[in-house]
Amino acid sequence: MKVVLATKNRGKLKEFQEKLKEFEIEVIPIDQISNLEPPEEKGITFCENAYEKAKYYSERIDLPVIAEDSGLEVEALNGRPGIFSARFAGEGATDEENNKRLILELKKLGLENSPARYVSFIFLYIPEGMGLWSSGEVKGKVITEPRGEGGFGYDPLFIPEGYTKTMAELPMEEKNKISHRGKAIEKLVNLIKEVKKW
Ligand SMILES: O=c1nc[nH]c2c1ncn2[C@H]1C[C@H](O)[C@@H](COP(=O)(O)OP(=O)(O)OP(=O)(O)O)O1
Ligand SMILES: [Mg+2]
Repeated sequence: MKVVLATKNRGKLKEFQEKLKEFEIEVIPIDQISNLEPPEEKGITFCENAYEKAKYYSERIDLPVIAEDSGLEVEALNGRPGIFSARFAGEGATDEENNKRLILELKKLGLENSPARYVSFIFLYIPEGMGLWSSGEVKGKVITEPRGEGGFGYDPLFIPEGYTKTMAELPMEEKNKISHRGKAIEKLVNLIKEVKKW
């Protein structure tokens, strides 16, 4: 089975490819199929953004499309950056700029860490069919001293519960076992299997 993934994020793409390989699903990146500009993420929830991204591409290329919207919710920041994680330091911000902003916001509050969680919502949009969605989360804490070279985004600042290493210090295989995205992907695969039984 092959499925198109609508993302411009290389880190996400690699994690989807690696995880879905376990289930013999091949992931084709959207930019191999179309050079459409990504839609604006205007939703107020992860779920809405994932749905809108998947629908946007699926309707235009007439194939089933998976999209994901994810982010980091930090307790000390009342759940921010949340759906704004990718643009925390402004539109088009790099991971490094977003990480700096997070460190600054925590330091402004006099904190060196805070409980936090990563959230992932995935939507599989099927033209003229039913859609499927799943979600996952991983709890942990964020710190103000980045560590590690792996992963992407806020991973150098995120320590999963029960670990001493940051997400960026874990091999991708291990991150995929415990991460918000890994869990959401597993749930989606189970839903696909259910539908295929009909
Ligand atoms: O496992 C993760 N490890 C580190 N950081 C993460 C992770 N998962 C989400 N994040 C952060 C990165 C980005 O700042 C935002 C996602 O934003 P989100 O809009 O879903 O993705 P994106 O704009 O990078 O790519 P796209 O929309 O094309 O899929 O949350
Ligand atoms: Mg995005």
